[in-house]
Amino acid sequence: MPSGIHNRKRRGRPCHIRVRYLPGHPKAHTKQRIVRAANHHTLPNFIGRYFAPRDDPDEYPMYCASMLMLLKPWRCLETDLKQPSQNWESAFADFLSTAPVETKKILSGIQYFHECRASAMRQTMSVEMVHTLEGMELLPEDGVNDEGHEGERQAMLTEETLTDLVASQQTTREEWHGLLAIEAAKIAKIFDGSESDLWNNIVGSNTTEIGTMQLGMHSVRMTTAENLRNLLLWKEQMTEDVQKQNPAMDTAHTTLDNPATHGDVEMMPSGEVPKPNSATVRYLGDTETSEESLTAVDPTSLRYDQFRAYDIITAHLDATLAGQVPPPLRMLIHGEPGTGKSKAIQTATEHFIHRGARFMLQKSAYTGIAASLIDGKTTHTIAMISPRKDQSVSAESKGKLQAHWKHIQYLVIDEVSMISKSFLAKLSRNISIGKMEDGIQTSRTIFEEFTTVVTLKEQMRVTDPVWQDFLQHLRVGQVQERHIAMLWTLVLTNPKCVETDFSSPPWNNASLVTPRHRVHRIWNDVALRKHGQEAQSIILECQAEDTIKGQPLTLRE
Ligand SMILES: Nc1ncnc2c1ncn2[C@@H]1O[C@H](COP(=O)(O)OP(=O)(O)OP(=O)(O)O)[C@@H](O)[C@H]1O
Repeated sequence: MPSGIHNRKRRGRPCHIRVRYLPGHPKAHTKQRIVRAANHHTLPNFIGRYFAPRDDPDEYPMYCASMLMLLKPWRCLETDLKQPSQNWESAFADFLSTAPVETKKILSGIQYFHECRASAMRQTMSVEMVHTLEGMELLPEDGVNDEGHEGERQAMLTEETLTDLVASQQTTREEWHGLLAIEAAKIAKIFDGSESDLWNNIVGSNTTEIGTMQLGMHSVRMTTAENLRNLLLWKEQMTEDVQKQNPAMDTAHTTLDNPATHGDVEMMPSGEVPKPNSATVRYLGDTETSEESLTAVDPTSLRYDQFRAYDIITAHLDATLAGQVPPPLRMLIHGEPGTGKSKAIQTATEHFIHRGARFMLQKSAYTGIAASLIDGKTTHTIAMISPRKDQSVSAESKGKLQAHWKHIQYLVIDEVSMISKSFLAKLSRNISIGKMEDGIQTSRTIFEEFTTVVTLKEQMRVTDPVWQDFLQHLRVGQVQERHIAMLWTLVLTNPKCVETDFSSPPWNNASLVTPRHRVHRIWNDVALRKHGQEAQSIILECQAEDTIKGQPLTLRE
């Protein structure tokens, strides 16, 4: 309650009302608060991101918590904003039911930003669409001369307009990033510039060349019988691999529950048996790329902390398999890069295999590369999360999720730091649907359940002490000036860059890590030609053909 109001008469503007702090406050005897005059306006300046939108169901709990914190008077964050029994949504609904009009106006003002932004985005998108469509050639329907039929003109989609449309979606800026990366690579002598002429130089050693035709910088030659045979084999193997990768999600291939198929022996039609002397199919991934999965080690070779993590997981599995019902294992394995987290996962997987329980384990990571390192699948695939804004799960997807998750009891997510809180909530929601569990948890609840934490400390990959020092500081957000200076010496375009011979090991096998799709595509293209040049191999380029439910896409799709 206000106290200590000053009523002394003074010249000039009347003094603002002053209020003492409550007794017990550390400043109670030395300071006072000034009550602002009725017409005083304070413009709050919020640091950080703007408030969450109120119409996004995934963000709504965050919106309610933020609005309560902003508008409801509180002294103690933990107790004053909501009752322990309430969630943020119901606490906010209670608050709103008695909130004055002024408060509701503030709430509308905050939401106004999101409405303006959504409207601006809609407008930009439709302007871009109009431009793209305007850029398309207008063709008369059925090729009939359209004189006098202006009203019947319509934009016809052709392969060319589609290619133009795709090209128009590439921003020049992204293209520049890619080209500059190649230029930087040429300065560093990673590429010598001859890669673009590669196809002009190759002379097939074991092919019967029928004809060669120059087309720009690439030479095109007629295919040989062997090329064709290889191509068909690759196609076959890729189809097989795709099916092998996705059997569980494809209910047509899920036979676990069909007793009729148990123990069936299927005879292969003799024509389908691969000929022993046919051309071999070898993926680069077998030996030459970083996407090869990590191998397990003998558990006795695990480092002390790795073994602790391994022991916790395997003991839990053993208890489950013994028919006990141990509490769910919510576990985090922390550790700076290179401390062997993935290796521990792979070694624990071996135990699942050894116990005949591999089908109970799902391994996953946010990106395909990270997932392939542990023989897992992407988090989007295992939870059937599409990039669409519409987050509803169709009945068909529910069925597939339930078929997929039916026997899985353990989920391992590698590189979990890539997963945002909102994505984790979506993951949790869809997996709950798959496991047919009620009560969808929100992100915070999920985080709070992870009470078993093992931190790996021994560095297994990085031996360079300077880099190790940098990684340790980076991980806890304490990068120093000396680290920045060190990083600058690694920038290829910096004249003071430490000279590196990229033509000899280990640097001739170094991978480029880039967050930009365009850089990675252009780089891969040039690197592939360099590889072909060195290996004296022909590069066959096959365009992927997308399908929807097994059917080829129509032009409009
Ligand atoms: N116990 C071990 N014995 C032998 N090699 C190991 C062992 N543990 C890890 N390694 C090796 O150390 C390297 C780093 O291991 P790993 O990829 O598992 O680390 P990580 O902590 O998952 O790294 P990141 O966070 O970058 O993914 C790998 O080459 C792995 O084979």
